[in-house]
Amino acid sequence: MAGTKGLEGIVATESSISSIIDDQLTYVGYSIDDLAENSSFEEVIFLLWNKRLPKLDELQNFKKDLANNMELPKEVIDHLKSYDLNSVHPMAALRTSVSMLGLYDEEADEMEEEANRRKAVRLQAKLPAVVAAFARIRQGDKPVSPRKDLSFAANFLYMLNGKEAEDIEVEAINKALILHADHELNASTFTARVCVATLSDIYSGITSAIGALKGPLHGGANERVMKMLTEIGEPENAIDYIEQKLANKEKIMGMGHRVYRQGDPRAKHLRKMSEHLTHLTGQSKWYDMSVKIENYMKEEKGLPANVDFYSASVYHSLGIDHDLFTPIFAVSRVSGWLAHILEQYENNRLIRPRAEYVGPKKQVYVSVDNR
Ligand SMILES: CC(=O)SCCNC(=O)CCNC(=O)[C@H](O)C(C)(C)COP(=O)(O)OP(=O)(O)OC[C@H]1O[C@@H](n2cnc3c(N)ncnc32)[C@H](O)[C@@H]1OP(=O)(O)O
Ligand SMILES: O=C([O-])CC(=O)C(=O)O
Repeated sequence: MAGTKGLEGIVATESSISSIIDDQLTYVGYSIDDLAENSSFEEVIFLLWNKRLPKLDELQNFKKDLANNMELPKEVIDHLKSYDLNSVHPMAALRTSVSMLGLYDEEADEMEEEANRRKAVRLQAKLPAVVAAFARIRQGDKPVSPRKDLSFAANFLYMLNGKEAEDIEVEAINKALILHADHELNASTFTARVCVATLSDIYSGITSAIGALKGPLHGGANERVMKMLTEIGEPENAIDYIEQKLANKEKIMGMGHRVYRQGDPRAKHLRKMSEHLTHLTGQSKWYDMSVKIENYMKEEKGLPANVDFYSASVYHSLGIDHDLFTPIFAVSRVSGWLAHILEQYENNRLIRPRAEYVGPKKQVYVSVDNR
């Protein structure tokens, strides 16, 4: 029984949600490029959960359904207020809040498909509200209730900033949410599927997925990209900094990918957004620095930028706190996790691989007094 470290190349399930073939990403067969340019995040969620695009009335109803379910239980807000706000990372707050939301959902342990779909709407709707409420509470502001007339992306920015966002900001967040929505069997999605394949509930699945996304080798990389750019400071310092990191055998955040070899098809959209938004806000040095790093890593190491690389300068140019970057990833990716959880329940079998035992064998037990 030979092991494959990190399960590289192992096909662990069938799925008809998203695919990566020849470095191209599709959601239910629709190119990510078309969706990023033309769609809304709500339409993409509907697509992932129903495996078809909505008709106009279905989309309108779905949008309403999401907006109607964004309000948080008072207990969750009170709980957020009780944290040590200087030390708690918003991903930890989100993980705990999602678990807590399960306590206030009467259908939490209901396993019928319709109940799971209702919970999916509630979870999708409430994640942005948790992220925004946490961000506001820690800066001493009151959480802002969602508005029923705003799109998902606009509502998130409204709840975060306490005022209506500019169109260009809404467009940027809408596109970023679309680009992060699903990605085949990435680590957090696999985590969610493993969890619910025990027939555990949907809140447990999403809570565990948030834990997996938080790590720096996965979604947590976007916050670290901005930390790196900040340390570099100016574009002319970029190459020396990167060479030093590589000489110390440190990884460059936002670079490389387990599946993509030529490049991540989402990065070009984020690169374009970064160029546009950083120029518009007079912060083009973040874009210039990022391009230098990307080119160097591609030429010298054969490692292309991944989705986390340019999302950092995009969110920074929108004035978003750096530790909210990964929570925003979760606000998007919860749509994919939920799609995969629904698909897993539909045709479930416990996920339980084997480990190749490499430890000592045939040991003789000696009682504690004689060791
Ligand atoms: C949304 C997402 O999750 S996208 C990924 C976000 N994560 C990051 O950006 C973190 C930085 N990147 C990485 O750590 C990796 O590229 C991963 C985790 C994304 C993929 O990793 P794996 O497929 O497991 O590749 P692995 O880590 O084994 O690396 C293979 C080789 O490339 C090198 N390498 C891979 N990524 C990087 C990097 N970002 N910087 C420097 N070297 C790298 C490794 O050091 C290793 O070199 P070696 O063979 O000489 O030891
Ligand atoms: O697929 C992966 O391994 C990581 C990734 O890019 C994602 O989750 O979007």
